[in-house]
Amino acid sequence: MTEILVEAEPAVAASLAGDRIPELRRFAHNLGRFGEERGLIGPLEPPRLWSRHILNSAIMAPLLRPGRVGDIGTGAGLPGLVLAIVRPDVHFVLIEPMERRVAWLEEQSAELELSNVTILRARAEDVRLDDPLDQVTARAVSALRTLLPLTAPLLRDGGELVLMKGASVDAEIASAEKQLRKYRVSDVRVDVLGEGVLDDVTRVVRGTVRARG
Ligand SMILES: C[S@@+](CC[C@H](N)C(=O)[O-])C[C@H]1O[C@@H](n2cnc3c(N)ncnc32)[C@H](O)[C@@H]1O
Repeated sequence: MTEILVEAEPAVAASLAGDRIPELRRFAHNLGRFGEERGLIGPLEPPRLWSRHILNSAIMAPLLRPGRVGDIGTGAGLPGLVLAIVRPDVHFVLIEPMERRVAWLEEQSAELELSNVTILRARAEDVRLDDPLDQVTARAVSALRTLLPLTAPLLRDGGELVLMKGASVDAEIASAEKQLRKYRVSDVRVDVLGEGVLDDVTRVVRGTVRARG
């Protein structure tokens, strides 16, 4: 089995996860050990799981406010389960349609004794919440213009999108102009996190969603 470099970047990990590092390491270990055979991650991922996936997800933690945060298409747990580990003060609703990924998320949240996680097996567009969310995250689910119909309707009036994106984020925002208007997303901006600290920066599109009048 490939070694998982959970000791890499210890100062960064400490600043992001504080006293939750043991739980974060345990999750990284489990994902590295079982992720490939369970079809959760590709064969190249275990050696770079910690620096490229876990810390790149954890770095979003300071953007979250105490309240209810949804993560769409959580898959193996990125970023939703990682954020649930490092932000026990926030309640997370993880929305994922694939049965084996949901089973993994349920097992991991039980093993890590996370009491701040609700897991919904569903496609985001089919979810109807009695209590809308304060913020919604997503990573590697789809381009912004198709991601907006999956995420914005789950937010309360004044709720915030916090969407992880790649280097083509500006082009994605430009081609989502119509959907940004349709879903009344204002104050759209990109935060670049982890510069000079992580191997790869994390780009996050943020925007506030107003209810339709
Ligand atoms: C490429 S994976 C990314 C998983 C994880 N977010 C990550 O960064 O590793 C995309 C995930 O989105 C989920 N997904 C696809 N369409 C979805 C939808 N309509 N609603 C919710 N999740 C969806 C898939 O099942 C899959 O787990």
